[in-house]
Amino acid sequence: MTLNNDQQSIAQVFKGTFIHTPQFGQIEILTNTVIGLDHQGTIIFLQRGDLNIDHLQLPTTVKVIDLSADPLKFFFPGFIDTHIHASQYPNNGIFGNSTLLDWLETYTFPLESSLTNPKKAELVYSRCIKKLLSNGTTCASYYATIDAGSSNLLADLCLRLGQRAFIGKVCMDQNAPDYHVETLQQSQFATMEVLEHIKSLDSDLIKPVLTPRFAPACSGELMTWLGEVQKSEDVHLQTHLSENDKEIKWVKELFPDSETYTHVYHDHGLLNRKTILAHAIHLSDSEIQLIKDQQSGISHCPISNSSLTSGECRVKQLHAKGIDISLGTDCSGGFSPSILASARQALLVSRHLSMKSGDEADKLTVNEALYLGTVGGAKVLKMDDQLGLFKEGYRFDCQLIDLDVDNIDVFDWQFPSEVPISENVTKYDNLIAKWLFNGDDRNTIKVWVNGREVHSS
Ligand SMILES: O=c1[nH]c(=O)c2nc[nH]c2[nH]1
Ligand SMILES: [Zn+2]
Repeated sequence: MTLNNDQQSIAQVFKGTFIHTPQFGQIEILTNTVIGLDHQGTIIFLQRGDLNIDHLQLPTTVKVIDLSADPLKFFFPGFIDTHIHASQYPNNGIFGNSTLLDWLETYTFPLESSLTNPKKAELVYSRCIKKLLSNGTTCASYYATIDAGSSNLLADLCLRLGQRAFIGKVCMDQNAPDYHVETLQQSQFATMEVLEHIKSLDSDLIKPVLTPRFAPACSGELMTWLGEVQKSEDVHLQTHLSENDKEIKWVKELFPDSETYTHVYHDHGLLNRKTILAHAIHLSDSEIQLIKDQQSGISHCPISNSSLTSGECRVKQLHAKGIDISLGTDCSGGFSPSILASARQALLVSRHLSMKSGDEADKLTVNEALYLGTVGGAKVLKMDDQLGLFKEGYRFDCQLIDLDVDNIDVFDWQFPSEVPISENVTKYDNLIAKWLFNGDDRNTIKVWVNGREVHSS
């Protein structure tokens, strides 16, 4: 192989096994593969087969990582967390027996409001971002707080630490405690301040996401205004939807003119292809159809949904309807910052759903759960032409997984080979399953975003 003109701008080369999920349910294992990146971290070539890198005659300035001799290491796309509250990170694991509405009052609002203190916000956000990176999350859609200063700080820290991020200043102008609420004008002013700040960063890593917290905490005027801003600025928008029975009843009382909870958002101009809806558990058929028609995406947050006893999202049914669906950790409704742990919990929640419904089709497979955490996230963020796969033209957002770590025992007969064990179960499939069910951040030994190394252990 000789290098063409494009390939001469090559900055880094990676060789080894690359694993990704091009389709829902399908995993592709690219052994003995070489990937080259340009200086911006874009994949400019991907070559399969037993390629001797020496034949490429690369300039000595090119950084080469060759792991092809190591059977228990593989590259996997960085995880995408489509729903996380950075401001709630210190409360991971602290939720007692609460459910959504009392959890917000007891645990969540006091912590979020305390982050107007910039020192505390910097401590919390930097720990949160580093923890996500060390768990292989290269892109996250964050909720910060209602405070513009704290939201801008989160954007600055993501940029500094190298994480791809959507930054949401939380908007809430009603039904919130006096110490943690905005007027409509304050919410509008602070939202514009954050949009301007993120524009001024001029980085393709950091994007804004408008963030009406959820319908009960937002006036109709605020939601309508946010819908107009979303259209004029062409930015993403995120919110919570249909998480808990009491919440749904409350929304009916507050917005009697709307047909359903989902219609409340639609009636205020908030549903479109750049909208990310967290939870979406208790949806009627007409709500599912509306989300599909508007091409909005869903963030499934299985750890949060189990912890706060909210319910079981019907992931397979939503996917079968053609709705884009992804995974969110929802810290701290969810106690874990790991998308790997969320994928595992998604699998278990789907089994509980199947036990109730008697329908085997409700069960998620390992490959499907990993798709949700990578390509699914890219689709929900409408970045699936850049993220989630190893492909020419895609960003190199990647994690290096090592299964030769104490937390997972791999026996010698389980070492990879491409010989099929049965028709469709290979040794790699079993290793991936072992990783999903037993793995954690100890197995994530390096992480890159846009080709920049952002974590190493
Ligand atoms: O999981 C959740 N976390 C929150 O912070 C929140 N606010 C409203 N609804 C919510 N759900
Ligand atoms: Zn949430």
